[in-house]
Amino acid sequence: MVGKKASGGRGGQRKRVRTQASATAKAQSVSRMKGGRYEADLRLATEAVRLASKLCRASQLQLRENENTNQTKRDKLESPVTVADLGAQAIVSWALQNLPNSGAVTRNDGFSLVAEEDSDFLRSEEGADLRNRVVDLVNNTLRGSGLKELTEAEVLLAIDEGRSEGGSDRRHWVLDPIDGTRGFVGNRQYAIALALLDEGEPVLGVLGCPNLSLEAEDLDARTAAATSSSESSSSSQQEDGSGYLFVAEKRRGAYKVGIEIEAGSSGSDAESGAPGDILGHRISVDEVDPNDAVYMESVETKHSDHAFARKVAENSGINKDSLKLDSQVKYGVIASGKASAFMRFPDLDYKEWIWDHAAGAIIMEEAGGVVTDSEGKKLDFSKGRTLNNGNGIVAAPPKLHRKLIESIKALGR
Ligand SMILES: Nc1ncnc2c1ncn2[C@@H]1O[C@H](COP(=O)(O)O)[C@@H](OP(=O)(O)O)[C@H]1O
Ligand SMILES: [Mg+2]
Repeated sequence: MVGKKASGGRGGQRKRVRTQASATAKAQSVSRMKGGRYEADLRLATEAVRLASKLCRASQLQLRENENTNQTKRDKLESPVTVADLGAQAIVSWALQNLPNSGAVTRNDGFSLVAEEDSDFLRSEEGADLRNRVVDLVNNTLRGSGLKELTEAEVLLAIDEGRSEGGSDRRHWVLDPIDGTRGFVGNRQYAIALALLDEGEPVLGVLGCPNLSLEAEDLDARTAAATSSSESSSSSQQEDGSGYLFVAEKRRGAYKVGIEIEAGSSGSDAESGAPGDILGHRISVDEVDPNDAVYMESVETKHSDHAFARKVAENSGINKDSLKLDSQVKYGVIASGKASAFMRFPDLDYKEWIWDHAAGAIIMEEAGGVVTDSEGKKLDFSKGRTLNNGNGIVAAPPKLHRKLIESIKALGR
C-alpha cells in the first residue's frame, strides 16, 4: 500500500528526491519567464487563477469551520464545493474579460470559454440560497483584492460564458474551476486549471494548486491520507499558506511559482521589451531509471483501473508503489521532476473532458514530457468539450513514456 513506511522503496526515493530537490533549489535562481506571443494572455490567466485560488482557500476555510456544526450530509458534501466551483468559474471568467490587459490576443477576437459549470440551478427559485452564497464569495474575494464588486446578474453571466463548444477554429479558454472536487472536500489536492487553445492546440496553461507542497515527505503524507480515507478531512491540509502555480507557454517552457507571489507587473524586460514577465523557477521532468521511478494515479478507483496500471508499471520495470493524488496537480508534480509518470485507465466508454487535461498537458509538454492516450496518440483538444482520443491517459518523460505504451500494447486492454 502506498504511504506506509514498510513499502521501503518510497523511503529510498524520498532521500534521493530530497537531495535532488535541495541541489536543484541551489542551482536554480529565480528566473524570468520570457513572454512570447501569448505573454499578455498568460499574465491575465495567471492573475485570474490567483484570484480563484484565493476564493477556493476562503471557501475551504469556511468548510472546515462548519465541519462540526449540524449541517446535513448534502450541505457538507455538496454545497461548499458547489459554491466554490461556481464562484471560481465566475471570477476566472470575469477576470479574463475585465482585468486590464491591453496586449491580450484573446481580447481581439471575441471571448470564448469552455468550462465545466453553468448557472441553471442558480437561476431557479430553489437555487436562491446557493446564488446568494456564490455572489458573496465572489465579492468578498474581489473586495479583498481591491477590485470592484459584481452584481448578481454579472456573476450569473460570467458563469454562463463557459458554455462554449470549443473547436478547432480561433481561440478558446478552457477552465476547470475546481478539478478534483473530492480532493477539495476531503482537504486533499485540487487545482484551478486554465488553458488557452489556439486552433485546437493548448498554447498556454496555468494550474493553481493551493494545497500543494512539493516536499517528498508531504507528498507521502498526502498519499497516506488519500489512501486511508477519500472523504474525511485529513491532517494533510497545507497549513502554512504555501501552494504553487504552474505556468507554461508554448515553446517558452514551464515554470512554478509560489501561489502568494504576485506576478512582476512593473518594469519592462530588457531583452524582449515585453511589458513585464512572470517570476518563477523553470521546471523539467526527471527521466530516471524505471527502478527509481514512481508513477501517479487518481485517488478514486472508479476513475482509473489501478490493477491494470500496476501491471503496466511492473512490465515497464517500475516496482515502487504509486503515488495517488487528486486532480491535475499530478501533472504539475511530474513536470517538477518529483514523480515520473501519470497513468489513467477509466472505463472503456468514458470520454475525458478537455478541461481535465488541457492545462496539465501543456505544462507537462513544456517541461519536456509526453502526454498521450493509451495508444500513444497525442491528445486532441480540437473537437469540442471532450477529448477526441482513445481511452486512457499516459504522461511521462519520453523514454519512460515509450516503455509504458509498449507495455500497454503487450498487455492489451
Ligand atoms: N467515472 C469516471 N472515470 C474517469 N474520470 C472521471 C469519472 N468521473 C469523473 N471523472 C473525472 O475525473 C476528474 C478527477 O480526476 P482525478 O480522479 O484524477 O482526481 C473529475 O474532475 P472534477 O473533480 O473536476 O469533477 C472528473 O471530471
Ligand atoms: Mg476536473
